[in-house]
Amino acid sequence: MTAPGHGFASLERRGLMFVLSSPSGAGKTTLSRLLIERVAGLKMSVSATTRTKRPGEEDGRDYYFVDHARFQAMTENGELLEWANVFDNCYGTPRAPVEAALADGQDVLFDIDWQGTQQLREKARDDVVSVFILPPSAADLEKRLHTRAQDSDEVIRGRMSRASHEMSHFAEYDYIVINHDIDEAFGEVHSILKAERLKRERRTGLTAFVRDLQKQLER
Ligand SMILES: Nc1nc2c(ncn2[C@@H]2O[C@H](COP(=O)(O)OP(=O)(O)O)[C@@H](O)[C@H]2O)c(=O)[nH]1
Ligand SMILES: Nc1ncnc2c1ncn2[C@@H]1O[C@H](COP(=O)(O)OP(=O)(O)O)[C@@H](O)[C@H]1O
Repeated sequence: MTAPGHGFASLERRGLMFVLSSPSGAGKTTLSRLLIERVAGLKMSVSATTRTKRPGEEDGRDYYFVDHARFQAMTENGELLEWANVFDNCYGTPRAPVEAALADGQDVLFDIDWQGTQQLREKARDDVVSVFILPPSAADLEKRLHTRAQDSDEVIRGRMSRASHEMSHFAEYDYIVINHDIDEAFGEVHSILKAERLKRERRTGLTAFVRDLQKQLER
């Protein structure tokens, strides 16, 4: 596979699965959007979910909104790479688009929870790079959930009480980013991606490239 748009143009590289997780409201959707807008060679994995659509969300862009029967059929037919129950709803990653993107030399970005991250890691440890996003404070987290203004007070209370449990999984992640200032947090997440893309083990074209350099030098 060749991942275009970064590193040395002709060098083959294995695509990676870049995972962002966080307690609800810490900023992973915002960071994911910025990454997709600004970084070449990165494709968003759009999840399927049984939760109801929020104002402003679009089917096929933010999620595939499906009913429970369709979701169950997807799990039974092996259509999902991983799936989990979060806030009493089902969420899962459709397998085919991820496999197609990786085969096409793209990296894939996932906004999934710790349960999904564990499942991806079990399937493809070497190809998963995981980042956990933390809010700067509990007060900021609550403020962000309210300013997003897309959930009822009751749902927000539920998300806050889940946040502590979600955060207990931070140590299972490769990197931790604290989202205080969004530009700074974006810079950090982007740096992680850039460095991971340069990892020797992923750059499958290196042996041939170095051999060619050596040949030129020995001439
Ligand atoms: N395991 C898994 N988790 C997902 C998937 N899609 C979304 N999630 C997680 O489900 C949780 C709830 O997502 P959502 O209802 O959009 O609320 P958000 O936390 O405000 O983004 C978040 O932690 C997401 O990362 C998926 O395909 N698989
Ligand atoms: N660094 C930040 N400073 C202030 N507000 C932020 C920051 N990052 C995200 N937000 C806002 O917080 C709310 C929740 O962010 P979002 O990306 O939807 O979180 P998540 O996907 O983790 O639930 C949104 O209204 C977003 O605009």
